[in-house]
Amino acid sequence: MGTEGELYYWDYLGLDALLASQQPISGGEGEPAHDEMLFIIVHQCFELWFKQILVELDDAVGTMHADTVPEKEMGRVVDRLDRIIAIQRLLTGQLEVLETMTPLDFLDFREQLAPASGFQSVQFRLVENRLGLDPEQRLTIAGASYTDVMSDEHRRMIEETERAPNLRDAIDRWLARTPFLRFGDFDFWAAYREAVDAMLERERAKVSEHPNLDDASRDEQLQAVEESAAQFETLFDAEQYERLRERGHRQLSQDAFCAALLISLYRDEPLFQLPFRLLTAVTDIDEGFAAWRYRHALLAHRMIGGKVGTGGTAGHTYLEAAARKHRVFRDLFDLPTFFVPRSALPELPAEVREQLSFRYESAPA
Ligand code: HEM
Ligand SMILES: N[C@@H](CC(=O)c1ccccc1NC=O)C(=O)O
Repeated sequence: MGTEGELYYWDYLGLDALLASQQPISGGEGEPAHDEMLFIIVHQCFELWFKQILVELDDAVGTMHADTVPEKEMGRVVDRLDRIIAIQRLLTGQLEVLETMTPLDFLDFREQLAPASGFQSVQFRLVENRLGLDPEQRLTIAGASYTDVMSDEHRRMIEETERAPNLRDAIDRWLARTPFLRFGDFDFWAAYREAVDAMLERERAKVSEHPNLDDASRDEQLQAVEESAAQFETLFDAEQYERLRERGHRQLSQDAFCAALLISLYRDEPLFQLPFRLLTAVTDIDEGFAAWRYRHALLAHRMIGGKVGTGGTAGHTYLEAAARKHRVFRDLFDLPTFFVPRSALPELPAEVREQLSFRYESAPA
């Protein structure tokens, strides 16, 4: 304690507890393995940042999950998400510090860690669930649930967040409410479809006329164009879209997906600018976690080679599969499949453009 009654740095930050919380287990009565302190501290930093990510996510979900989201609050939601993105960069960069430990030095204490593993990180699971990772999309290890390795209390906590509001659902509902999905008299989707058909026709012609393609490559590329065309059909056809969704190829509802497409295509319109930033932020977050997962899989590979993990998974091959599969906003990455160049976009009807502009712009001087 510094001067009586005044706030003291050490106490304010709870450093008694924080700095007494690094307890190496290696070495028995003797010296612990030198690198175990680094191993503990790096993990603790991760957990602290996971805590901060949860604070930001809870706030963002709280706002976005409401039945109406006042435009005024959207900027703050984007700020929260941008903060998460900054933290994610830090987390991925932080793995470098741990990589100054060599695999042989890790083995000085690794065997004593089992069966503990990052697989048991409760906060990491809370982040995944708060973001909206679909429980049905999760990889299972020998048929077991990812919560089987947790204490009863932690399992309950995690399973609760599977049912609680999450960012993906909240954004789905918010997108599906976009007022401009239907344009009154103007059949936007028919006009858009014409632009798409024209674009596909250009792509077919480009492949057919390409001077440097052999027959096999040409067939392959034409096939790819036809696959794009088939994907467009799913966009316009509710039943086909639903089937894609059931097979796990889409997560957003059809209305939400179309709204995201509209916002992305017409993002220059003033009223779409903030929604577009929100979509960009959640895309960044999904990419940030995927990048962390791949980076962590590489770290695990170089540290333990082909060994199985202390948490009971296959090790780096499990982590790579999780990086591929455990995605929350994959739909947003698929959106550009459906983009046409600005020059080919249907013009919005004047009254819609008017509604999408800021009031002071259209007010007389
Ligand atoms: C020497 C460094 C590390 C190695 C060798 C390593 C290895 C592994 C392995 C093999 C797994 C799969 C589960 C298992 O069977 O154990 C795993 C999971 C995990 N690790 Fe690490 N890890 C390391 C560092 C870290 C750090 C610094 C964090 C930060 C918190 C972390 C967080 C996680 C998480 C969250 C999982 C679960 C991933 C998922 O299920 O998608 N790991 N780790
Ligand atoms: N799962 C790692 C061990 C490990 O890295 C770890 C062990 C205990 C607590 C956290 C860990 N970090 C990430 O999994 C391994 O199999 O080597």
